[in-house]
Amino acid sequence: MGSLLELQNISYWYKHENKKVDILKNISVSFDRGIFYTIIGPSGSGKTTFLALASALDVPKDGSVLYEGKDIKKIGLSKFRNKYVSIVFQAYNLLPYMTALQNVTTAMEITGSSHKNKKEYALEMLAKVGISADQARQKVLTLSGGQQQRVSIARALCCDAELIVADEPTGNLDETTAQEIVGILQALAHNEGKSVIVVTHDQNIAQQSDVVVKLSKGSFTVTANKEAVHV
Ligand SMILES: Nc1ncnc2c1ncn2[C@@H]1O[C@H](COP(=O)(O)OP(=O)(O)OP(=O)(O)O)[C@@H](O)[C@H]1O
Repeated sequence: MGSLLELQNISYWYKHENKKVDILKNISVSFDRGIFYTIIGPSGSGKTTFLALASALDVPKDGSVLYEGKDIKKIGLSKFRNKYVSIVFQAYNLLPYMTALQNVTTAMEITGSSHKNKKEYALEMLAKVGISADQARQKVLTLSGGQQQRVSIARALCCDAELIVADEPTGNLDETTAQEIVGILQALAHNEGKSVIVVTHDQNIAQQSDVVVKLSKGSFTVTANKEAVHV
C-alpha cells in the first residue's frame, strides 16, 4: 500500500522587502498509517509552515501534496481539510461557552459527519481520550488545560480522518499532562492506524515518536527511531 500523505518536492518562500526568503526548499517526505511522526527544528525553521502545507491550510509555492497518490488540489482543498485531515492546535481552539460534548458534536455537524447518533459517538470519542460523561457536559471554560486538549483531540477524532496533525499540542501543558497527551497521540497511531504528525520543540516527545523529521535552514533530515520503520 502506498503512503497516506506525500509531500513531493515542496518549496515555500515569503517575499520580504522585495526579497525572496526561502523557508522550505525542495522537501520530499511521506507519511504512512500507523506511524507517529514528529517535526522538529529551531524556531523559524518552517515547522508550522510545513504543517500548514500538509493540512491544506496553505499551498506550496512549488511541488505537490498527494493524499493516497492523488493531488489534494484535485480532491479539493476544503474537502481535504474537512474530511481527510484533523488538526489539533496548541491553544485548543475550542468554543469556550459550549460544553465539551457540544464542541465535538458541532464539529461533526460542520464536517458533515455521517454518524447517525452524533451525541453517542462524540461521548465515545471523549471517553477514549479520558473525558467522562459528566465532564463532557461541562462548559470547556471550566475544564483544565489538559482536559481541554483531550476535548480537542476527541473533536479531531470525530470526523474519522486517518491523518491527524498537531502543532505544539503540549505547549501549554505541564510535563505530566503533556506526557498523557503524547500517550494518546501515540496510541492513535499504534492502535488505530492513524498517521499522526506532531510539531514540537520537545526533544523528549521527539524521542518517543517513530520517525523524526528535522527541519533546518530550508532542508531536512528524516530519522527513524525504530528499526522496523522505513523512511
Ligand atoms: N506571513 C509571513 N510573511 C513573512 N514571513 C513569514 C510569514 N509567516 C512566517 N514567516 C516566517 O517564516 C519562517 C518560518 O515560520 P514558521 O512559523 O513556519 O516557523 P516555526 O519553525 O514553526 O517557528 P516556531 O518554532 O518559532 O513556531 C519564520 O522566519 C517566520 O518569521
